Amino acid sequence: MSLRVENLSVSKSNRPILSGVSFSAPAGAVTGLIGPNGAGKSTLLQALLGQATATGTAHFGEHDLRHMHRRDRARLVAYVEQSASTEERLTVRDVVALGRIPFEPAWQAEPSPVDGAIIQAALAETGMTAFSERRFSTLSGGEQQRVHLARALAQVPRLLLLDEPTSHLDIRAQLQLLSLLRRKAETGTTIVLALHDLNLASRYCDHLVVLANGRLKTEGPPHSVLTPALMLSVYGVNAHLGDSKDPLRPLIVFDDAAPNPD
Ligand SMILES: Nc1ncnc2c1ncn2[C@@H]1O[C@H](COP(=O)(O)OP(=O)(O)OP(=O)(O)O)[C@@H](O)[C@H]1O
Repeated sequence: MSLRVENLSVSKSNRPILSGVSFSAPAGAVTGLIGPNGAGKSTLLQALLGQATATGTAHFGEHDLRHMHRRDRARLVAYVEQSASTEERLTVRDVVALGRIPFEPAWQAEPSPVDGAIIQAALAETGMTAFSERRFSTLSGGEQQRVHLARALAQVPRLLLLDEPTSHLDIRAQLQLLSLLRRKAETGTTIVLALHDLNLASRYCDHLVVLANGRLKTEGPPHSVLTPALMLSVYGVNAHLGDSKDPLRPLIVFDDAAPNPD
């Protein structure tokens, strides 16, 4: 199923943060949400889940995401926050098991064998099996980020939203995570992630949505979006295209920051 956002606006503290944002995220594809700090990427992801006071619509297939019952939405959509807090004493396996709660009957104390297998698979896919019995609070930032992804995968979502999921990861872990997301998309999961690294966005995303100052600047495939002109107008950076093996996935070479306008 595809995600269709129409005319989404959010204000916080009487200040417009998002203004009339409309875009689509194609089904079974990886959509990258890019834009400078403060552009509104996190706010947009939160608004899709009804967490911010917003106007406008967000439909995933026929589902009205912003007005669904929480439990129904959690059976369809998983969200990996930028910095999620978790109960200090939980083990890694316990945290991942939280992803199964929307599917459990109220009387179930322990995960069922099916849930157990899903939790095990999510730990394995994120390379966290060896950490299963560790307390979550003793993990490094990058390890914690992988556990949060495992928890989201344990929800077996049709739509997976991630807010800068690679921010604490070393380069190998970043490439592994983005490859994993590509594989998930190929099996039908629709993925939307906020990302700062534009060359990783070029390499791993099928579709890009560019936000600037709370507005949609443009959307489209990497080769039509990631141009030197966009780098200058959105990021204020001079750039040129490097030698990319795939013309549909450009390589951006950054030259320098353009001077601030007076
Ligand atoms: N409660 C609030 N009151 C006023 N402004 C807010 C509030 N919360 C967020 N903002 C502002 O909203 C804007 C968008 O924030 P948001 O976190 O969505 O941006 P972002 O694109 O995710 O940024 P980053 O890349 O730095 O994570 C920022 O300018 C931020 O300062």
